[in-house]
Amino acid sequence: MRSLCLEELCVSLSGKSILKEINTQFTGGDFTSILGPNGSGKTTLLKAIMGMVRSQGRISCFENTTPVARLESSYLCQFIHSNCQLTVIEMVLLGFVKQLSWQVTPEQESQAEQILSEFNLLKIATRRFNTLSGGQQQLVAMAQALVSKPSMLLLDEPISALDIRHQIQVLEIAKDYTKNTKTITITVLHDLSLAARYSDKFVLLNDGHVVEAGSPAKVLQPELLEQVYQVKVEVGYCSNGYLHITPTIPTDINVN
Ligand SMILES: Nc1ncnc2c1ncn2[C@@H]1O[C@H](COP(=O)(O)OP(=O)(O)OP(=O)(O)O)[C@@H](O)[C@H]1O
Repeated sequence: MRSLCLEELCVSLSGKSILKEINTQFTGGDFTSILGPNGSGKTTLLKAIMGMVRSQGRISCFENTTPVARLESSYLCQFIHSNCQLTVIEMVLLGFVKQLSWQVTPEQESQAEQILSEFNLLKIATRRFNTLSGGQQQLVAMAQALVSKPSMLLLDEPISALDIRHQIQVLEIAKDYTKNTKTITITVLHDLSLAARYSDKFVLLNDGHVVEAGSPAKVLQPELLEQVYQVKVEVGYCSNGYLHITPTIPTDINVN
């Protein structure tokens, strides 16, 4: 079993405290969603785990109970729009960047084709990335994140540009991958209902603090959500058993 442990994690940017004493743990095989309002520190948390921003406190990785320097990880950033001239298959091969030498091996090429096929993207494999729609670019970025079979997968709003069918496709693929490979998957999502359907665990942030962590049912309490998001919500179950969260119109939103 692999795990990632954050202890007293703090991040300051431009002299401002952004993450404040985060203590939490992520376990291999669990699909965890980081939730919280805009500006609460979700992206900063993923970047701190990736070592892309300087942090204080402790970030420790374990394989079984043995501490390891780091886990092989993939990071899908929030904004993937790019004017990149590479083709779709070349973009996916970039997911092997840490293992590439002067050439791409037949095995890497075949793995790239396989992941493109899983996302139904083989038919556009030779298209230039900068000619794709926003949603197609997001699917290609997702294929790039998975192609190297990482043991830690960090996804920052991976479905923000996708229609409902593709949202489900991406979350199904990510969840299956997490379960089958015992990967640590940490995803930032704004859609609380979809997050509840796919997540084993939630970490709810507000103003750089963890305000609650645990199962979706534990975190999705109307009073807690109202306190954090400043909007009343109804939490219920659909006829198919999925939790769903419906916000009401806040009285302080002036649409005139
Ligand atoms: N480089 C930076 N310098 C200064 N402040 C920053 C920097 N990057 C982010 N911040 C601030 O840190 C806070 C947290 O930002 P972050 O991007 O982590 O939020 P988020 O929860 O991911 O938000 P969103 O849901 O809007 O994507 C925000 O107030 C943001 O303005």
